[in-house]
Amino acid sequence: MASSTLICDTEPWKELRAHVEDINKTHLRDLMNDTSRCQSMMMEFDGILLDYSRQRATTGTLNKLFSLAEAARVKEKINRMFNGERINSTENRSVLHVALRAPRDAVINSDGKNVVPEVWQVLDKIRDFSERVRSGAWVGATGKALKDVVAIGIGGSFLGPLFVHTALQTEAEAIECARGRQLRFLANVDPIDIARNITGLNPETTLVVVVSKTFTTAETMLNARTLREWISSALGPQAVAKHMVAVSTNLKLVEQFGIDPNNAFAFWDWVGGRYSVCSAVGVLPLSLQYGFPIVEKFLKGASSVDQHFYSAPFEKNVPVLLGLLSVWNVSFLGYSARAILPYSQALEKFAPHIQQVSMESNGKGVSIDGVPLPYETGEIDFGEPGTNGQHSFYQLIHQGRVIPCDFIGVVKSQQPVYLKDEVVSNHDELMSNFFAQPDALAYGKTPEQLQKENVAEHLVSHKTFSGNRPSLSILLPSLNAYNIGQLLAIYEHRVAVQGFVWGINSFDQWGVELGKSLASQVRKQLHASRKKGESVEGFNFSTKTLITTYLEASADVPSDPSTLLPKI
Ligand SMILES: O=P(O)(O)OC[C@H]1O[C@H](O)[C@H](O)[C@@H](O)[C@@H]1O
Repeated sequence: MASSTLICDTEPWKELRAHVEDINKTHLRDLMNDTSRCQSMMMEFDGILLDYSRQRATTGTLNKLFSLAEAARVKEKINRMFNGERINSTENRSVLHVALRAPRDAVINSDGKNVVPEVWQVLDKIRDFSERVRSGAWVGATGKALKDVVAIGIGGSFLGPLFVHTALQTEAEAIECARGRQLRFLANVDPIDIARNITGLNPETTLVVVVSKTFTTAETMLNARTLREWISSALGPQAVAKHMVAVSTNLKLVEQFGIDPNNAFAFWDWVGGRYSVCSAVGVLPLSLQYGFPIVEKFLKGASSVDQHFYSAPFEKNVPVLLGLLSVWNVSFLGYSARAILPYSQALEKFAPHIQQVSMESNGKGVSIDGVPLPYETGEIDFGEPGTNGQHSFYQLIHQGRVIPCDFIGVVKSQQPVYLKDEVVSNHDELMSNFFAQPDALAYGKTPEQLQKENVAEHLVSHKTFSGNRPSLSILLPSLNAYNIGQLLAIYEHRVAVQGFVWGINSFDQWGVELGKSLASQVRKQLHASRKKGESVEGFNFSTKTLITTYLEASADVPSDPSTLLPKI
């Protein structure tokens, strides 16, 4: 396929389009009766069981999807990624988050240079620094050990680390390692987020980690200046050196901010923000909280999936299968959303993280060559842990729109609870729902079944479930640092596969720029109006009215205020 040919013009795409008609004649109720089909749609990798038999697909569909992958040159694109080629062409960058978790002796080149030693240099520095902080060898300005950490960052410099932290928080080994320590995340520029995050913290015992790939993100930098003020107003400006460290690719700006370059932890432009949790972005705050050895296990779990993704044949390749099935659901069956439903409260921040990984990567309107696409890419990802979601939005999933669901379950709970007189353990109760929901979606309930149950005639249509609603199930053996790494890498690579098929650049994010530049115009206006009383100009009627109303109603804000920090 010539690079400017769109995938929708290839034979495999057209064949899949035509194949939709065959699939529309099937119902999951019947497809699920075919045991050999179901058997072929289950696989195991490194302790993880993947069951995609409840997808609206046959083995024939899968074969057509493999042909589509071939037409899209997915294998070649995976190789180019692992070989450090500049596949993020609009930013002229390699995409090498896999190097962040590669074993020490691996060789992964970017521009002819093996990047793995550099990666391990930073990891070793993190191991050393986090051990010094955790042991109390590194102390704050007043000689006290730093037991609490506030990580400031947003987007990719926040969501991944928050997901991993939340997942580890209730894990037995991690709990032991984190005793007496706190890790908090300050992301939003909303001063309420500052108030929430400094409440109960003492600057004397707090370490602030400023996390920003660019070190220019407006929200992060204002929050960083605010916490710098919080520290220096309590302990004096010289305390900043002991209480603030940074993670960035822009070490020059880190130094200009006033953070000692020795306390800066680098990463590289070949790590995309939303793919950066395995760099110092995640590894530093998580190592401060849990110790490096636990975080190393997380990296190993991700690395295991990386090797599998790179080398397993597509028929037995978890991220590839998941990616192709998502393309099938979005581009052929027309399902524009995807629900991520972990049956584990520890994974409550997984869906928010994957929202960025997926939607920022694949929500594009043009091909990698800049050609407007006649088909839509990306999907609307959302999710909540089960069973909470069941009591919230599942109604729509069961009887309203069709939304392919990812059910993620865990065999061994991090926190088992048994009550002597209960029918099952608390985790079995949770998992009963995990096993039941996919069948409820697939099979539904027919009017005939309802009539047999003597349901009143006027309620039959209300109580009917059409079924035939696709889902897939991922069963993890447990939820330790290693498994969390595996899960992360599966989803990262799945998103890449989708982008490779759609022929887009999944690694840039130009769509976030316009809002930023318009906000800067508004910021200038707010400054000019508050400080010099200038009237609101240069906006459309609606925006002008909104800003003017806001300014008039908050005219009591002093035009030259002295520093005010949250009092909570
Ligand atoms: O890490 P930073 O440079 O501060 O960037 C934080 C975030 O900024 C933007 O919103 C980008 O779209 C995100 O991809 C990025 O993760």
